[in-house]
Amino acid sequence: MTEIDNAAYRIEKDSMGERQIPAGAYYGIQTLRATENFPISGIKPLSTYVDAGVLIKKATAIANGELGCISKEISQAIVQAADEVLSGKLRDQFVVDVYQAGAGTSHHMNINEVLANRALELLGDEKGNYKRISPNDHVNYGQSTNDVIPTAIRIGGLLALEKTLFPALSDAIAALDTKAEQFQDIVKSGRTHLQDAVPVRLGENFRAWAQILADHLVRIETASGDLALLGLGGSAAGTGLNTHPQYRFRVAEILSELIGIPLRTAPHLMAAMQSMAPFVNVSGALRNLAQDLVKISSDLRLMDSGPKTGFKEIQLPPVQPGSSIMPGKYNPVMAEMISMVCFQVMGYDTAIAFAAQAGQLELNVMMPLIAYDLIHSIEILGNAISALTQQCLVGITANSDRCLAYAEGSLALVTALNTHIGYLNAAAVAKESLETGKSLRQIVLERGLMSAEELAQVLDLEKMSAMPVNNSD
Ligand SMILES: N[C@@H](CC(=O)O)C(=O)O
Repeated sequence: MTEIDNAAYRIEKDSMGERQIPAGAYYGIQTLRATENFPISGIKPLSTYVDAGVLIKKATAIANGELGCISKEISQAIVQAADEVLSGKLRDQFVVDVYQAGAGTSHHMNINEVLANRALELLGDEKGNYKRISPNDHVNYGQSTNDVIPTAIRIGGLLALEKTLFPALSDAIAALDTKAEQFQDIVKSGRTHLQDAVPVRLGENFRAWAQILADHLVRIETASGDLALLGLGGSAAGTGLNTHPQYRFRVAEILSELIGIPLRTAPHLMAAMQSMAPFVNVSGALRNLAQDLVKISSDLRLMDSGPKTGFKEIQLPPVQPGSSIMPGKYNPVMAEMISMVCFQVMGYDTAIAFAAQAGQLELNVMMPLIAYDLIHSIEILGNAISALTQQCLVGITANSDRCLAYAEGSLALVTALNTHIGYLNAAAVAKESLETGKSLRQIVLERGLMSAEELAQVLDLEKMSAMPVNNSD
């Protein structure tokens, strides 16, 4: 933590005048003005987004140093300052609310100021004495909010995906696959329209969920490919004014090395800066995942419902007492939690869609909202899926007797008789069974529709619930 002595100030000056800055602060006058202008949510920039911006500044300092645009000494000092922030230092200096100046200029200047002041200190100069290293002239050399921020959203998105969502999804898929194996032989009633349907295997329910998540993983990975094309180097309007001709290529190479993900400069910088389509694409893929996760969490809650008055075909692990008043009650809290996270992700996706279409001419100024909503979506989804896997999926047990009893009692078993006695006869059998409580078997025999042997062969729950042989090929 940085110690700020509020009793001591330094004076900083910008194009609007002079202000007192707390002497210990690494941010400067533009950040101070932004904190005063935007007391909106109290939510500070996500740490992954700060990392992304600082990684960009490190890469641009290296590239500009190599290309002779800033001195080697200044380049190295900025890189060292960036490394300190990336290692976790000075994190309390990123203080501008997420709802802030359009395009993200305030957060961007916050980064420029913190790095400039720390780099000055490393060279033995005073914070705020920007003669040798200026936030605008050196840390921001050849850059603009307008190319840095869309790049920071790309890098932040990629980092968050790699760190949280991709591993979380892979673990959830593995956990569901394990349960699918474990429950493969358990026959249960299918339900469509929430009414009795033909029998299925509990294991196949879990296999289907694993496949659904695996398909979403591919969709999100594919969408994230769009994030690897950078508009960095376009500076203010996509023309690259004030940049070295080699800079945009070199900076993309350096950033790739820094994050370990291949990145390229976009074929048209202006297009890459103006269009928010890559973010909409990733957010849309997240929404798509969220929608299926809500369905899966709802299925888990239904199948676990009870214990006395519901299905109770499966038991989710009890992880905490459920009720403040009803003793002995355990609720499916992990599944409830993930649904709420998914609703938030869908809300963010809607907000991102509004923001994405609000660009005008050379810039989309709504980027701060897109940055927060997209990266937060990825992170909360990743964290929620991890928590669900650890606290719920891996510990699910099955109530095979209950499953079988429902399967045996399901009127929809008559479906298997269709090809033998015809749909109308089968419907009459089902109706009589429901009215009289007699078993389907008894009624078929009483009506002389099939022989006992034939019936035993057809009403074989194992066979009826088996998946087609080549299903998982
Ligand atoms: N967003 C600013 C540019 C910048 O901050 O670099 C503008 O276009 O006015």
